[in-house]
Amino acid sequence: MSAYKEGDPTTLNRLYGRSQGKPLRASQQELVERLLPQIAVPPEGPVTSEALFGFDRPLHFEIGFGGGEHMAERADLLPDHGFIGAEPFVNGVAQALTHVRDRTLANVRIHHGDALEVLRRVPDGALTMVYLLHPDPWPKAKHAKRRMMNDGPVRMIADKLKPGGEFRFGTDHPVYLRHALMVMRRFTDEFEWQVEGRASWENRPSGWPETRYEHKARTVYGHEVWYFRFRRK
Ligand SMILES: C[S@@+](CC[C@H](N)C(=O)[O-])C[C@H]1O[C@@H](n2cnc3c(N)ncnc32)[C@H](O)[C@@H]1O
Repeated sequence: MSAYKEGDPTTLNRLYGRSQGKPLRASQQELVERLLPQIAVPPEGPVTSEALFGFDRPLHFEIGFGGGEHMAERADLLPDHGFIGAEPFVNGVAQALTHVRDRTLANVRIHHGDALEVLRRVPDGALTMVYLLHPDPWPKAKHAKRRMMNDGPVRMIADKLKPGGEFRFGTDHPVYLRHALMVMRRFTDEFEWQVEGRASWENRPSGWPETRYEHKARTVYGHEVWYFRFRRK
């Protein structure tokens, strides 16, 4: 199903945010020109494990991987699983490519662009895990519809996850936190929050590598970070 519904303010229908920062260094530019085409998600067709990796394996999808350190760490931990990451910010893509090269990861595919473009091409029930870590907060109420955590994208995530699959969400932003929990309360038929008291959202679960954004939130800004795991029913 499509994440976007005409006239529905709770869905995303275009990409927001920046796609380029500082000019890439020559070595990064080379990775974007040479390595990215080799591991890019094909521009068309169903996004399946067979199409991407040649055989059936559990599929993970990271929305907005930033510098790609979480995706790379997870892919390294689970070499028999396939990882798809989407990120429109080319500097982040270049950093992720550096991790893929340095760790010789054969199980990562990258989409340089909007995650929802690729997610909608994944067959329903095909994903084992979806990660949404520190999405852009868009804290002003008038920008709430730009948040990734909204009914349209969450509906799509629910459709793409297999029963027993997991949706991981992390944020350090109190406005986004409240908004996200409100959205997730509309999806109690689809998701079961994996929670056993405060420790569940206050402590980073094992197997959840720290992202660069998260590290900065804690160490530079002194923010609390909240972690959520939702199991697909
Ligand atoms: C605050 S950063 C967090 C990055 C990373 N997840 C981390 O925790 O370090 C949010 C990221 O989401 C990306 N983003 C925004 N809209 C997106 C979209 N539609 N699809 C994929 N990524 C998106 C941004 O480019 C940015 O890199």
